[in-house]
Amino acid sequence: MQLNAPAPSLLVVDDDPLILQVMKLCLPEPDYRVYTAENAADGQSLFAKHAPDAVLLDIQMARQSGLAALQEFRELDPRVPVILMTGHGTAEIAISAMSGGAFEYITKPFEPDDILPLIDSAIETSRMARLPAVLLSDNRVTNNTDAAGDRVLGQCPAVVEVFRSIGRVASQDVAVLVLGETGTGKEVVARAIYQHSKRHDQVFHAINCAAIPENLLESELFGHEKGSFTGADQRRIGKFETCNGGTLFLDEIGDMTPLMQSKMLRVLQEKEFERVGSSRSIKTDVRIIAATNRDLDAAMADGSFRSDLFYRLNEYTIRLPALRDRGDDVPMMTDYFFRTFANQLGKDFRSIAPETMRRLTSHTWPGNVRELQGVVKQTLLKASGPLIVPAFLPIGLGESKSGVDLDGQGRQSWTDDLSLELARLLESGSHCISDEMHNQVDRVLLQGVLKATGNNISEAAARLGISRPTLRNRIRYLGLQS
Ligand SMILES: Nc1ncnc2c1ncn2[C@@H]1O[C@H](COP(=O)(O)OP(=O)(O)OP(=O)(O)O)[C@@H](O)[C@H]1O
Repeated sequence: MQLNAPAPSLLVVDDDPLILQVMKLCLPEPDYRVYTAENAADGQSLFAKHAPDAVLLDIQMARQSGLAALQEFRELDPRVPVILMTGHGTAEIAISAMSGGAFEYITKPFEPDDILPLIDSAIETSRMARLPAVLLSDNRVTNNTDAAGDRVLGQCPAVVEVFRSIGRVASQDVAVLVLGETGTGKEVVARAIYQHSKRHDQVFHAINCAAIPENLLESELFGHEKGSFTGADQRRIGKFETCNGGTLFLDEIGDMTPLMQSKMLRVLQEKEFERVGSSRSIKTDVRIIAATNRDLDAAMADGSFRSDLFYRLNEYTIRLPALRDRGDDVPMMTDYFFRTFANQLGKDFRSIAPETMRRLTSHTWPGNVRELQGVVKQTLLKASGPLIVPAFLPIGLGESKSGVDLDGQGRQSWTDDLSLELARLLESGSHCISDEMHNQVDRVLLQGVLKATGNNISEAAARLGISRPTLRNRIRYLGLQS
């Protein structure tokens, strides 16, 4: 969620006025801004003037070749994704142009439903590369809510250490692994690393490895040759080729299948790969930033994640603390989000009542910063005055448990607590509910048994019925003191 971003913008360059008109209709204001040009020279002036998020470019125009125009756009700013439009006869040219840095190509005629997801993905990619992720660890954060870019806030020692790590590692051309629960800011950290790196003026692409089935992910990353499998009716250039010289952010790397893990290992080791259906090796120079909310120690212990790949990805690790472990950052961020969203929503906001803040700080935030942002928005929408009182909060948030169902003997059923937690996770939009719930249960379980056994790892492992290495891994992963 980008807090202060203007409407996404697209530059369309085509000598067919009908296409320009259709794109304006498909991407209406105020949700989008569409600039149109009937030739490459006008396109370049608009590009320089408006710095659009993405470009849609016809490669066969009467007065100038779209390929020459592609080259000129890439020289002006290689971070801006360019989607090529091509006729059937020229598809091969467009495909070749992808290894020269085009983002995607589409064959005319196309339906709006075919092109709109492509445009949104290009805009998203462009914003990740260009919208600054500004690291702020001092009080300026609460005063300045309207500067462009994402403010990445944090004053607690663990987050300040994350900021230092970003500073240390950004300019070194090493692979970075970013670990943390869902919503802790892994993507913003990846963007900050890229933006402070030597490759900041080169391509940045992001892929969510969990969102794409294995065979599509393989094509997406490595490309394929025409006819290499049913449905492969054109050659495809993968991200390891289009991102050459740039940075690739692989989100949810912990969800990669064994086949994809072995292919990733090879490209990281050898810096070369083959397109699916080809035996020709292609050299590539891509910096990898990977992220996951999975417990990779446990995944390696149970054999579902390759340890050799882990060590390749993990030339440097950044662990993001859960929001509930960030102490006074919670009230500071809450205040910042209230000010920012109130501005955006045109709501009158003056202050947060002490009981409201108490509830917010006692909540465990399984969805972390993303959940906090959601709660603040919901609260503002419900608020009927400038003072934020507890009644405006989502039902049940941070309330003391004494009001909830008791089991008739003065005790609340622990499964009720689990159900409440589950409801919150569902509401937070989390996509790793199982991990989140297990982590929370493990925290209670491990801390309790360690306390009862005087922190004796062998005895605690025996009582829990798990091996010592597994217990040590879990303690480390959950950040518990043993
Ligand atoms: N320290 C921070 N200060 C301000 N905003 C933050 C901070 N960390 C994260 N955010 C915001 O929280 C939201 C979630 O962050 P992000 O998408 O980076 O999390 P994530 O860990 O990648 O989540 P997931 O695991 O679900 O992909 C974004 O809107 C981001 O801008």
